[in-house]
Amino acid sequence: MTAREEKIYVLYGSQTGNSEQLALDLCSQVPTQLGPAQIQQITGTSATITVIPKCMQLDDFLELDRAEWTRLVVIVTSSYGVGQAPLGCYRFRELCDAWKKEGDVHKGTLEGMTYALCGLGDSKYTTFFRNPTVIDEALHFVGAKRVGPLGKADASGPEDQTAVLEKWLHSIWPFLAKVVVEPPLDRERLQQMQQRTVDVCRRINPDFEAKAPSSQPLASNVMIILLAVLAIIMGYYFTSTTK
Ligand SMILES: Cc1cc2nc3c(=O)[nH]c(=O)nc-3n(C[C@H](O)[C@H](O)[C@H](O)COP(=O)(O)O)c2cc1C
Repeated sequence: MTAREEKIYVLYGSQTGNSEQLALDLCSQVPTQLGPAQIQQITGTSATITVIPKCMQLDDFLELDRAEWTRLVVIVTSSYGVGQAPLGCYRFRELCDAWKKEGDVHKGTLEGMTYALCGLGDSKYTTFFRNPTVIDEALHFVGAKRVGPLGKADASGPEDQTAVLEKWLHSIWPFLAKVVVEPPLDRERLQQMQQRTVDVCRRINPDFEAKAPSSQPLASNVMIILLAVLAIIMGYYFTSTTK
């Protein structure tokens, strides 16, 4: 029987907190809804797979340079303004617009990636559901595969928006379970996807700065060594002057 961990990103863009709340709820329910036992029950696998979710804004995810991407992401986002992106989704939306506008050159960029998507909106607006629609179309265009139903939570719909979100959340677990039991994706392939994506972000956004978390431990290690050397020098200085 094999045991392994599967990291997934749960990414959101949210102006007033509704999408963010769903993303947080999803993450907090992973241990009980997508734990090793549930995955075994849903899929019949004998493997012990522990899913580790990480919740963050869509734009922060793009800026995570050299952090390992995952082959499965869950996206929750609303529309704001006039069919525009909400907070935390601006860069991601620009990226999706560029993928669609520039066309064939981007085909296959995210081949091998799987996503689940829940969108929020309000049908009072003529631009109802615009942002989630653009994201869904763009991801499909660059080769990512959506699993599960496209969540569509309408603030002015016949059903309460929160109830729609809960239903979507309840429905998504088997789809996620089926993805995590598939053989893990090649690490090199994930790095390729990330590189091609970040390259586009840099080109369309001159101020785009991919953060480099892998360099932070190095920087802090250097700082610790410098402080230690300084402490030794000062210790030596004080002991020699007090003699
Ligand atoms: C100023 C404003 C503009 C909005 N624009 C749109 C829109 O263009 N299309 C749409 O479907 N919903 C629109 N909405 C509705 C929001 O998407 C909806 O309230 C959603 O639940 C907000 O989720 P969030 O808190 O995650 O941003 C708008 C809401 C506000 C207050």
